[in-house]
Amino acid sequence: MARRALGHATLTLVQAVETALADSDRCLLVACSGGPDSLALAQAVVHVGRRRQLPIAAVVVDHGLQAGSAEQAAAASSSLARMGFTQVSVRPVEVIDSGAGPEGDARTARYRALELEAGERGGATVLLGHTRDDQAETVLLGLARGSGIRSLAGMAVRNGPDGRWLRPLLGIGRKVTEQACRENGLKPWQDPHNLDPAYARVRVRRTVLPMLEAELGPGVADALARTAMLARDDADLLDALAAEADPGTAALDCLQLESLPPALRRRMLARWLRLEHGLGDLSAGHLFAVDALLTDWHGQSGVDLPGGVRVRRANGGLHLG
Ligand SMILES: Nc1ncnc2c1ncn2[C@@H]1O[C@H](COP(=O)(O)OP(=O)(O)OP(=O)(O)O)[C@@H](O)[C@H]1O
Repeated sequence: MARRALGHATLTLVQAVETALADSDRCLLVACSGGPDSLALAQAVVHVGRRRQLPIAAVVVDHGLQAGSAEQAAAASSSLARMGFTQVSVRPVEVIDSGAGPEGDARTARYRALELEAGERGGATVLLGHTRDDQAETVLLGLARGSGIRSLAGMAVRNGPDGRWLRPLLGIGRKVTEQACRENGLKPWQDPHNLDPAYARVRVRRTVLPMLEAELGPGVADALARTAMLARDDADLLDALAAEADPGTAALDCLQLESLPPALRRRMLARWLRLEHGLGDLSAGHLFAVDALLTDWHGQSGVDLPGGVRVRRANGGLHLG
């Protein structure tokens, strides 16, 4: 199809994909749920693949969590085939309960399946359909968690092995993906989970963000997405400084840590706990308790952390046991 024949919204998506891809010449693998965002993304990828003469493929993950999920995955697969994808895989996955909640467990299973699919396609670039609205929701949820600027940083446009996970639509609103679906006669699937107020993200999407837009004026989602970008840069810099200051020893020197600014000190503590004991998901409360062994030391015996790990202060150092 000639480029000038594209609708305005479709063209916007095509340009976003082109920009995010830069000069990549890998196979383009679209992760498609059948929802409006990833369906519109898939349509844009068809055009980009044609223009760049790159192989394209799509993968639909069937989480098997709802009745009819296999039929829904098959319907998404048919839509993709009609769009021009000759390579479409449906990957059923087993969602294992890790205690992290059904959304998180489904995400873990999905990303593992996408990684496998990308590997089988020679290290394809994986394109995900997260939009600016998803990013704004992520920032608000991170803000409510109160765990610092990393949780405000939202999702990165590019991450994963060799930067092969791509979210080209992070700067684009959901209205545009919906419009692109209409322009191309696509019939997206509406995930019933996206309407279920049991999920915090759904409440943010359907109640909190519209209220903020109504009370503070339009552009809140845009501002939140910009906040994510700025927070990401700041968090990356602070993490790099903490990595540079890391002595790489099994114990940490209390005097040295006490002299550091709190932002750096707490990052060094988090890094040490992660690298020494694999404690990657510490709550802010746990981190503050360990920090208090430095800033509010009055002989407390130590701090107990998940996994039976204990941090003690002894002989001028912090030790893990
Ligand atoms: N079952 C799935 N199979 C393949 N990819 C998926 C699946 N679910 C989500 N994804 C990918 O992750 C992205 C984000 O999914 P999520 O469900 O969080 O957002 P969404 O805004 O509802 O997206 P969509 O409108 O595409 O469903 C999707 O756009 C898609 O790229």
